[in-house]
Amino acid sequence: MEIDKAITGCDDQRLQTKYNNATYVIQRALSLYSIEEVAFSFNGGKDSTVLLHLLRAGYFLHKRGQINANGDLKDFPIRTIYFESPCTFSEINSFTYDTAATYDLQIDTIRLDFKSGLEAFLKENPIRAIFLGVRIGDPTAVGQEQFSPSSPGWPPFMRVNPILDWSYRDVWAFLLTCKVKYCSLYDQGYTSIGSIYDTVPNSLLSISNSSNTFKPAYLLADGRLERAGRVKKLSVTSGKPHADNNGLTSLDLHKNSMFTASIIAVGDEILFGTVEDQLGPYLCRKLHSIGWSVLQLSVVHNNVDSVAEEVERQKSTCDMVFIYGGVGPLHSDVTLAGIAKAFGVRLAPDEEFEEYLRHIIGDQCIGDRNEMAQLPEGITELLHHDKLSVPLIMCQNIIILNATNVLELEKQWECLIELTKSSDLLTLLEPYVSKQVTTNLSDVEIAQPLSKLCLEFPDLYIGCYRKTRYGSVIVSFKGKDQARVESAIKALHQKFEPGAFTAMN
Ligand SMILES: Cc1cc2nc3c(=O)[nH]c(=O)nc-3n(C[C@H](O)[C@H](O)[C@H](O)COP(=O)(O)O)c2cc1C
Ligand SMILES: Nc1ncnc2c1ncn2[C@@H]1O[C@H](COP(=O)(O)OP(=O)(O)OP(=O)(O)O)[C@@H](O)[C@H]1O
Ligand SMILES: [Mg+2]
Repeated sequence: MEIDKAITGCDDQRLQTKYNNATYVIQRALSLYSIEEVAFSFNGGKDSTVLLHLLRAGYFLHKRGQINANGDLKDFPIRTIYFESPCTFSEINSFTYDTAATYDLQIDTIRLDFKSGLEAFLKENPIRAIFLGVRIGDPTAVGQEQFSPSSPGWPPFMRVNPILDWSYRDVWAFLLTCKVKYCSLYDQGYTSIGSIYDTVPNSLLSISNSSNTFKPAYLLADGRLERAGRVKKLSVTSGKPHADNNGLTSLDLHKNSMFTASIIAVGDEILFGTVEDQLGPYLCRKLHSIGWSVLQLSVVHNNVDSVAEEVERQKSTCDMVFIYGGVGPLHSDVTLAGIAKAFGVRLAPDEEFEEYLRHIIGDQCIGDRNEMAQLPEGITELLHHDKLSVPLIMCQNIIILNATNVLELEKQWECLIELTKSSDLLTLLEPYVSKQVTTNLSDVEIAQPLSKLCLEFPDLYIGCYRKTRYGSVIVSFKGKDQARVESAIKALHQKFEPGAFTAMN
């Protein structure tokens, strides 16, 4: 069988391991379900093309011994379903049908949406499991395993994902090693293909001196950017609005916007009082300096559930959550596990991160797997910066900082800000204007006029604090508009005898 020969004969050990695992999953599925009970969801995309050939190989291995002497597998008895839509690229459509003809696929074309189409198809056919070319990193892969029952509300069947753990690089290594045909759009710079309305060639592959010539998809160096050719829907859900086409910068667009962050420190020692948290206050100052509001700074125990509960609460109320402490290989380093739990995903080895760690810790890790390289699956992005020996980890809107002191944090913060300039990671807002005045009047004397002042200036933050119980009171004013801050201070002066308040800064 040519696929099996190509892979077993190549010298790419990683690809061989991926191939062995995927064909193993396929063979297990073929042992669990009869051939009439399985279907292959094929759409002519690169991932489903990989899966087609893996299914051919897996079926061959499953049936080995019963095959004719030369080992050629003419038959591909797995029922194939294709959801055809008027929004499909014509190249994808013709590749799908040409491939079906080449490999004798029994193809059923469904012209309904996925859910209704599957409901109708499963009524007519005794299907119990469907093979899909879903990979970790696909938006729909979150929470899925190699065998995942269909979701509630969907007809019941098992989703079988043999290439769930394959990277972009693995997909291309397989297609090129096996020398199989793939859709021509991938040679024109398309790296992931959706509908004609939401897919363009990946600009990272554009050839610099030509506006519409692109390099082939297999040359994309960073597979995490394979969906960069998908047209983005404007959304601000993760605190990352996109710059618009008129060249407006984030700052122009978000001068008056409000972005909120929360900070979570993970550390039993802080809660025991053994160490004092200095990173939280530092982050508050830094976030404030870029015009963000910090809604909460909390400290939790080094315990998976404590981290998970806090992350779950904060991730939906804030634009960005910063978390530090509990990152590393020790028993108490549970931050990543807590984040994974909050998102309902598992921790899985991340090869790219492992490579960075290997540079730093060399072969010191015990066993064949570096536990520190296990990251929340499907939701993780690595934030690279030349000045950082290990990239920062971002899981959706959670940024994990591994700094252990203010100096290290300072460096990581600077890198985040530099990254922001090229990628809209954190939106830089108009900074806050802050003024403080002090008085020797008593709390009782100033309480009522100050309450009134707050009502008159609802757009400002007006707060009071004192450094000693009986000394002077400090009143602080914060806002984004200098003139408003000045007016509020003037209004305060007018409510009291001249000289009752003195400016501090
Ligand atoms: C065979 C098949 C089975 C699917 N099963 C599920 C499912 O169980 N749960 C679910 O939420 N989506 C399911 N989907 C839908 C996909 O997860 C996802 O919504 C779809 O691929 C996204 O396509 P879009 O980007 O064109 O919207 C299924 C899709 C196919 C083709
Ligand atoms: N229209 C469709 N018909 C049948 N199966 C589909 C369809 N769309 C998606 N699928 C299934 O979902 C899987 C994941 O789709 P996805 O678009 O991520 O991958 P792909 O199309 O194979 O490759 P690419 O990422 O390059 O578009 C496919 O491999 C296929 O199994
Ligand atoms: Mg696709």
